[in-house]
Amino acid sequence: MITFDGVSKVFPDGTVAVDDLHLELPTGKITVFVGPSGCGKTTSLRMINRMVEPTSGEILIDGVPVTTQDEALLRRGIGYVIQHAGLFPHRTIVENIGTVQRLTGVGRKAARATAIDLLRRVGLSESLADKYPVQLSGGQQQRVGVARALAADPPVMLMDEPFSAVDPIVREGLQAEFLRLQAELGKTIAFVTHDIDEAIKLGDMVAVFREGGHLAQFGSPQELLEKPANDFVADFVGRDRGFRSLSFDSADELVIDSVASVSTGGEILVLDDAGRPVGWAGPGLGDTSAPIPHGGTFTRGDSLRLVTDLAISSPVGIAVQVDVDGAAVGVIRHTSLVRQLDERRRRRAEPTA
Ligand SMILES: Nc1ncnc2c1ncn2[C@@H]1O[C@H](COP(=O)(O)OP(=O)(O)OP(=O)(O)O)[C@@H](O)[C@H]1O
Repeated sequence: MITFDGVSKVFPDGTVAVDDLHLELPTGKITVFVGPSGCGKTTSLRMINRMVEPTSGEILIDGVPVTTQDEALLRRGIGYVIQHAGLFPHRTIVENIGTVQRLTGVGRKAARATAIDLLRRVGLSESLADKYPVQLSGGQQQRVGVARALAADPPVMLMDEPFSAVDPIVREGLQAEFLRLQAELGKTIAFVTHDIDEAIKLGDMVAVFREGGHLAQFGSPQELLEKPANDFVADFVGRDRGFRSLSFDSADELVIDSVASVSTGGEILVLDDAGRPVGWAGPGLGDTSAPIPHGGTFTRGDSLRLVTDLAISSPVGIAVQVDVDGAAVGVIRHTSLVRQLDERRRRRAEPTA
């Protein structure tokens, strides 16, 4: 666990970058620092590995104040990934990845073997091993940056806007890869971004900062969406937060109707020989010879957000549930869904005994 115990940073010119920060970053989880530009995210991150020293307060890693540790040793135990990857241009990819290992006395061969294994883990081909950074795309360089930070197998990683310099499609790939890797490695990660969607997607916990280095809220992504602590957070998490919060709950609790029940509304769910939905037909759907595509189905474990989206975008307002083989097993009308979401909201609002 990384603890910020009343940490403040005032720069010599009087700028208060971080103001009395109290925060606990859980071990093995991703904690995202998010907020508008200049609110102290990077300064907070850099105080963990002592690139910036606090003016007051203390940062502890597993109960040990970072100030009691040798700076160089401390940094070797903390992976650091920055925007634009920051690779050494005159070193090859394997040399870049092996930098810290070589510093700690690991031999060239062993460092190379680790580097090649890490290349694969971050989704890159071994054929890039002996190339130079300039020969790689921005997204590939970011992956190498992540591999380099992981090479010494540090328990803690600091990541400062690592994916913000690449285009949105590449970023999505990097985020997915990062989550997959973290599920495997379970590092304690502090991750800075100014993008609230990235924070909600990647964070187990999210610290929302506001101007003047104040902490506006610390909570899970779902808490931020469902219960923003104040107008600043509500505004910052943005619109659709009610809808977005549905992605954190599974639809398994919903009461689903039988497939046969759809015909009571006049629609027909057309199935193929294996019972898989093909589309919709019925009097209200125009004079088409072919069924209208259903636009997607859901299955056990899918989110309330997906089911809601399917129901409201369906040509007949009905979301179809399928089993693992794709055969239709039930349906839910958007009217029933709205009623059930309302009941859920009431249940949640009730004080717990
Ligand atoms: N070395 C410094 N000297 C003086 N002021 C600084 C220094 N470094 C940062 N600051 C100021 O401290 C405040 C917080 O900066 P910081 O970089 O931590 O913010 P940030 O939230 O990470 O911003 P961004 O998202 O733009 O990177 C800003 O007002 C910044 O101008």
